[in-house]
Amino acid sequence: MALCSTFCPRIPTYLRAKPISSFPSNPLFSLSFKVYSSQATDASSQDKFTGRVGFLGLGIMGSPMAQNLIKAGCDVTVWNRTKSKCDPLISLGARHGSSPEEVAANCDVTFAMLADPESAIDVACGKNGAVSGMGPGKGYVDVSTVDVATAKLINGHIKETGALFLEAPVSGSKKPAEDGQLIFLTAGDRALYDSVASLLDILGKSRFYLGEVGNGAAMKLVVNMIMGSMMASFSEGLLLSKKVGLDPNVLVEVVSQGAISAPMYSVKGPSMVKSQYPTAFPLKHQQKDLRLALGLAESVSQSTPIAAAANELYKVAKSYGLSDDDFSAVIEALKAKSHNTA
Ligand SMILES: NC(=O)C1=CN([C@@H]2O[C@H](COP(=O)(O)OP(=O)(O)OC[C@H]3O[C@@H](n4cnc5c(N)ncnc54)[C@H](OP(=O)(O)O)[C@@H]3O)[C@@H](O)[C@H]2O)C=CC1
Ligand SMILES: O=CCCC(=O)O
Repeated sequence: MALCSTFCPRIPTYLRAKPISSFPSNPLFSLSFKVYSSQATDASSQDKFTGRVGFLGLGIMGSPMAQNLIKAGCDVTVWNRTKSKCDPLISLGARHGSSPEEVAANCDVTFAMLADPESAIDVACGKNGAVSGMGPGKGYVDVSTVDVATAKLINGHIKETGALFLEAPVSGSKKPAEDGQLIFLTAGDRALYDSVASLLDILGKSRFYLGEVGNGAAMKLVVNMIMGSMMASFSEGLLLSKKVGLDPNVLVEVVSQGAISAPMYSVKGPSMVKSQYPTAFPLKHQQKDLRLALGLAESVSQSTPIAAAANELYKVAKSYGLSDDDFSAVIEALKAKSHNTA
């Protein structure tokens, strides 16, 4: 069994709670597991996770995340629908599983980073899905961005096997994934959260434990709803500034120095001015998140007219064939004239 050699002591000692119990009988968790009595979001990652780690879904996010686990010395087994995406990770030392079921059966904890609710459900609960390989003493950590109902459905299937479940969608994009700087929005089995804390700290810079399953998905959707609206509004500003004779590059600079400054504007603004959209966060996923956020809002009768308008823009951008471009390509939906005449 490999040992994860990276320990990130990011939690000050005074914030660490005293353990009150340990994981039932599974030796793989016996070294690394603590349950905390408080609702504090931080658990110690001092105890390294020493079990085998599965990783399902090697897209823009999953590949660098799996890579960071391998580089940290973890014993990682990967699976991806398109097998060729496994090859670079196998070269780095990963094992390959022929199905999600096989990965889950051979690993102690399995992470999943899938595109959307449909693929997350299929990979977990479908034929040869991860659920078939789960059982007592194992854990499933779904880091995909899905809706509350999907998180609860997968949780239910995993729990029926006797395994533990944690939803852990992430804030942060391709570069933070590469740099191990993601923000985890977790909810579900606290025991699993605590046992994988050292893994989350390899992959991310912070983690929030939000309680019952569904809260992670809800938090993630609210964050991405805000982000999608911000990007749509920024796009309008860039185009308006240009039309009234201003230099949009100067607008980016002005925005970066004021109260509405955001890394997103500074990072993506200059490329947007040049009509370039190198993909970090695919536009199709941003539109999916807005759609799911609108569903969340509807479920509690919360009015979200700005997000609804933004969602329409992303739908237009998708209809222009921009699904796989970065979500900043939403600006193209506001350049309707050139597209209508194409
Ligand atoms: N990119 C980003 O900045 C961020 C993305 N996210 C979220 O993370 C998740 C993954 O995003 P990202 O890596 O960018 O997406 P990608 O589109 O790059 O990767 C999607 C992954 O899902 C797999 N997949 C899609 N459909 C199916 C299916 N039906 N069955 C099995 N596997 C499937 C793909 O497999 P294959 O390779 O075979 O197509 C691929 O591994 C999404 O939920 C996204 O919203 C969260 C934070 C940031
Ligand atoms: O879901 C994608 C989030 C992208 C980001 O947080 O930068």
